[in-house]
Amino acid sequence: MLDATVLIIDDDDDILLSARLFLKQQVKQVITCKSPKEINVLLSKNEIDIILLDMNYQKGASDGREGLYWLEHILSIDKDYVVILMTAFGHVELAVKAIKKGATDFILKPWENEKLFATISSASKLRESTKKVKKLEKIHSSLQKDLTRGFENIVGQANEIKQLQHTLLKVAPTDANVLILGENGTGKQVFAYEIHGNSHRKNQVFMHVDLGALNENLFESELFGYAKGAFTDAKEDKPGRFELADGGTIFLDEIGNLTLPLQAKLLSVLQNRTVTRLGESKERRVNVRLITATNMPLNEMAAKNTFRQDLLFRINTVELLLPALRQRGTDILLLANHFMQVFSSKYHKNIQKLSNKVQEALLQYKWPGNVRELQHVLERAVIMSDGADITEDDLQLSPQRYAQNNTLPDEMALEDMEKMMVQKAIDKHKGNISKAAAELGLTRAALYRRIEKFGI
Ligand SMILES: Nc1ncnc2c1ncn2[C@@H]1O[C@H](COP(=O)(O)OP(=O)(O)OP(=O)(O)O)[C@@H](O)[C@H]1O
Repeated sequence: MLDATVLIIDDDDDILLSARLFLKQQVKQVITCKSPKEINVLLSKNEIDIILLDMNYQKGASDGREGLYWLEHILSIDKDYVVILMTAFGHVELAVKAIKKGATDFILKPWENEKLFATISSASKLRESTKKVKKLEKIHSSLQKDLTRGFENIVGQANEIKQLQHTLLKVAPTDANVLILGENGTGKQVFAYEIHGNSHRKNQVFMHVDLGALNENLFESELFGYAKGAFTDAKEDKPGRFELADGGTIFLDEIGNLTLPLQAKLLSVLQNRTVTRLGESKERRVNVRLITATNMPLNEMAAKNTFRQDLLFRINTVELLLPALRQRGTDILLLANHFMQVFSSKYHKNIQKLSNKVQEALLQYKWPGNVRELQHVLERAVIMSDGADITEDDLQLSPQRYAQNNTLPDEMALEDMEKMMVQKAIDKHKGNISKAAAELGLTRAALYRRIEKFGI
């Protein structure tokens, strides 16, 4: 039995009766009615899946005009209704016209029950998949909203930021490849999203891929996908991130971290605009807008041959260099006020302002972690604050923190310096203990001992 509700509209009682008797055994529910004028009420009261609609109602009419009128009416209520027209033999031209107007199928009267069932059954499958697609579209759009909710608008009035925003608005609609350079936490992802949001792809996917997190093994399967059986764990076919981003924007973050062999693989995809899933030979076309970002000096790396010059040419049609926060003057205060408001409302506090001393401290600090660090500092300060102001104590900017930009105060203790060096090396290598240890000239075990000792 089909899980569908069928509405039959025909002015002939005999037809209604025989259709009802037959379909009652085949589908979940059958509703019949003699006049199409009842359509509005019936559609609003019942969840109808399939409508069987006669073409003629007035006595003697045979041109099917009424049927076409009601067909259009039903589809104007919801274009996804599945309408099957019933027409007499010899009126096939009329049926073709109806299909052009959006009917799903037609059936000739008098029908054979088998033929009617086959028509209803394929209509029901169509209806189910339309419903599924609608549901998925809803999920997709709400996920999309959730994803975008996390993104901030670009806050900033400094000349460099205004200039960057100006360039961004020019570049965004063009589909040009954009490379965003800047220290950690300067807002590269925010800018990438803003480009997407101002492009004609804004209602499509924005796919963020952290290349730094993909090792050699994962790179191809994540980015290009794989076919079932391509490797032991490949239990089913899986599209890669490029395919999933088709029609939208792909944002490849930390591109400077790619090894030379992986750079070659990426370059070939960008050149051909096709991907081949692991374990397959079929080339699949992908239409994506490419944005890349890194905190590494790609131009210098290209000069030293650690980054492919040809790949750099591909990705840097337009280059945006985001200034460090310490170079943005009073934007520091603008951003601090912005985060103060965001977190005051998040933590249900009524914090009005940053005291003068706090403003001074914020302007003096060097912000090695840039906007991300400022955001964290303000979040913690809002949580710690007891009154209507944020005080210097709430900020918890320790002397070592002031010193992080290589300006060491004379009175700094040896132990503090050691802690700072360890922290810097770990930050620089994004928590990669082996690399941090190598830079400090320590063994991994010795570095772990220090991490424990300093509570890092
Ligand atoms: N101009 C800005 N206005 C408002 N918020 C910002 C701005 N720039 C950055 N942020 C916020 O700061 C945080 C860090 O930004 P983002 O993740 O874009 O930096 P990033 O340069 O991509 O960092 P990383 O190099 O570590 O990946 C985010 O929470 C972001 O919302």
